[in-house]
Amino acid sequence: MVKVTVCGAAGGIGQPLSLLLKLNPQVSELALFDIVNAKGVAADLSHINTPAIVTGYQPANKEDKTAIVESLKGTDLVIIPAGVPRKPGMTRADLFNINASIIRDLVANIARTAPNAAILIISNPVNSTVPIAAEVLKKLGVFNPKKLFGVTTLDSVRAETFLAGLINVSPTSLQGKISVIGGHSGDTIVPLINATPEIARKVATLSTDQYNKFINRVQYGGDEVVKAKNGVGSATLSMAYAGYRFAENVLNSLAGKETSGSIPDSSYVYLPGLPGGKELSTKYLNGVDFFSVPVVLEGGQIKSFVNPFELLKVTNDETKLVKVALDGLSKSIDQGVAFVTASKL
Ligand SMILES: NC(=O)c1ccc[n+]([C@@H]2O[C@H](COP(=O)([O-])OP(=O)(O)OC[C@H]3O[C@@H](n4cnc5c(N)ncnc54)[C@H](O)[C@@H]3O)[C@@H](O)[C@H]2O)c1
Ligand SMILES: O=C(O)C[C@H](O)C(=O)O
Repeated sequence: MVKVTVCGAAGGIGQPLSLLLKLNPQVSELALFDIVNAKGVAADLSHINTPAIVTGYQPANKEDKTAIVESLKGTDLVIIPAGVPRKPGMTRADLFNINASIIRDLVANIARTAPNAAILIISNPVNSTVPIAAEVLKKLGVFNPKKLFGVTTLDSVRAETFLAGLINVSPTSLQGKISVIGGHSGDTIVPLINATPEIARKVATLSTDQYNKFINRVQYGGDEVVKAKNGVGSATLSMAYAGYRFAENVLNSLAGKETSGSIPDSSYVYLPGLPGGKELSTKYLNGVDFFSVPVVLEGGQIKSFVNPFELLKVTNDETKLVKVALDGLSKSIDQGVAFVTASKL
């Protein structure tokens, strides 16, 4: 019996993500929360002949807290794609002003109603929204770093797809063989593609120009979609797939299945709260505390992480990318933390 709550369920990501969750036989209850149209999406999905009971919750007005509380009661997993997406010309950081308070308030409700739930944050800027969530949970005394996940899976999905085209392998075959670490925005995104000898051999045949273009395309893949959608939004379908892929990892771990793949999917997490995480941050990351690393899950939470610098054969080029990423990350993390420090919960 697993209850999953999606906050922002009626949005561009929320709807297809909820559809994928409805198809998962492990989900017994799917609660859809949004400030608009949650009941409509729930009614629609509820006709699908899979076991999950789908319910929709939307507030009657701005003061109404019943809907969010009811959607969260007894939930095991909360996935948050609530908030505004980018338009052409914007960076993810430009979304901070609106999305920071949405995440703060949703996470405060989770802390009060479902403090033991695993939380997956999709809303941008992920580099700041996850620190915001962590600070809210800390302030309310229920922070479990093993259960707070920034969803960066779309970066891995893109890296697998784009690299496959260059080295002529099936994109699916690259899952678990390459990795993406760092953050989720431009040059904070760091693809690692030399961990397995078989792929490293093929990567060695790429020219410097091909390698640089590949890195740039993974780092700025989001912009490609924002530009193509031309004002209508950002990645929704590929994100729903990616978000589901990570949610499925959590659901599988809740069902007692071991994390699969030689390199597990990464997530943007609070390292000092994980065994060995403070050492990773101090030794390799200049003290940056939030970073996306491959995570091994057990029972719906992080059991351990893969230390990229000791286990994934990080090259000199990749080390340079990490250095650049740390700069951007520390600013975004500080901004998120300061926002919650100044907030009344
Ligand atoms: N992590 C990633 O890789 C990734 C990828 C793509 C998009 N995103 C981000 O995900 C977010 C959502 O994108 P989208 O395309 O689905 O946007 P969207 O506008 O289509 O949907 C957002 C939904 O959130 C709802 N919402 C707004 N405020 C809310 C609140 N307080 N509580 C509950 N619901 C609320 C809206 O009503 C809407 O239905 C954006 O911030 C976007 O930048 C992240
Ligand atoms: O680019 C965006 O704003 C959305 C998302 O973060 C993405 O990577 O596609």
